[in-house]
Amino acid sequence: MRRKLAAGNWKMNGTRADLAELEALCTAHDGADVDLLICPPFTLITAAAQLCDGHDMRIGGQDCHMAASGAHTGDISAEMLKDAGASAVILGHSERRADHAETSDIVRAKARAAHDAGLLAIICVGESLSKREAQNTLDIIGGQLSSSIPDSATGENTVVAYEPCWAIGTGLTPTPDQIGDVHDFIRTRLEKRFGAGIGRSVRLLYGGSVKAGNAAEIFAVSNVDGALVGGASLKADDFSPIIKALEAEAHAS
Ligand SMILES: O=C(CO)COP(=O)(O)O
Repeated sequence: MRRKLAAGNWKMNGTRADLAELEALCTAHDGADVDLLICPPFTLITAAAQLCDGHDMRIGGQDCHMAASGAHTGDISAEMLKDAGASAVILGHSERRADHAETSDIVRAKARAAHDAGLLAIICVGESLSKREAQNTLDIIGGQLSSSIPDSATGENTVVAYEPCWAIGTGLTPTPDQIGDVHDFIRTRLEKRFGAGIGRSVRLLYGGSVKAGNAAEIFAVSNVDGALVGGASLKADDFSPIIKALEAEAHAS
């Protein structure tokens, strides 16, 4: 049975004052029924990890370098994330693929570095609107899965997040059937490549305009093991109902 995961991606948002939101989440949720993760910007990781000490709330980064150390100005390694108190890292987010020209090969190398450092790698895949309209969604996702996930993946060290680019921050979401089709496809691909044991144990998150109003419907879809939430993870009052919807789904299933 895969444990469900509610993950928040704060993106380039948040200063120390916003840690009050994290504190409120820690108070409201004990993590008994679902895993909880917030990925704040690098600058807040140490303080966030200290704040969450003693709570079932994990802290993650939003990117890491593929090398353990070296002359890479402005970059952060997986080891550094771990040292700062992170236990997970988001990799290959479509904003990084677009803004920093990250290819799936680069994402795979970063995921390997994350595994080597003992971090949970949350590997993102997703199609653009034009690819969906051209009915190329599964081709795109299939290619991204093969190239972005390293051979070192297991259910313990890897999560795959399906985030259609056109649903991110737009208020648009795929239908439950569309989400189910992609999640079932990802599950099948993972089982083929890694075998049933690992293939069935990797958790699959949906991401893209998840909010309180649509969370329950999305969480009921087959092979959706939780969500990677952007905008609605910034405020405890917005994220808490999403976590509650996931807790309810965990009880029901
Ligand atoms: O990109 C996302 C999470 O990584 C989704 O962002 P939104 O929830 O703001 O659409």
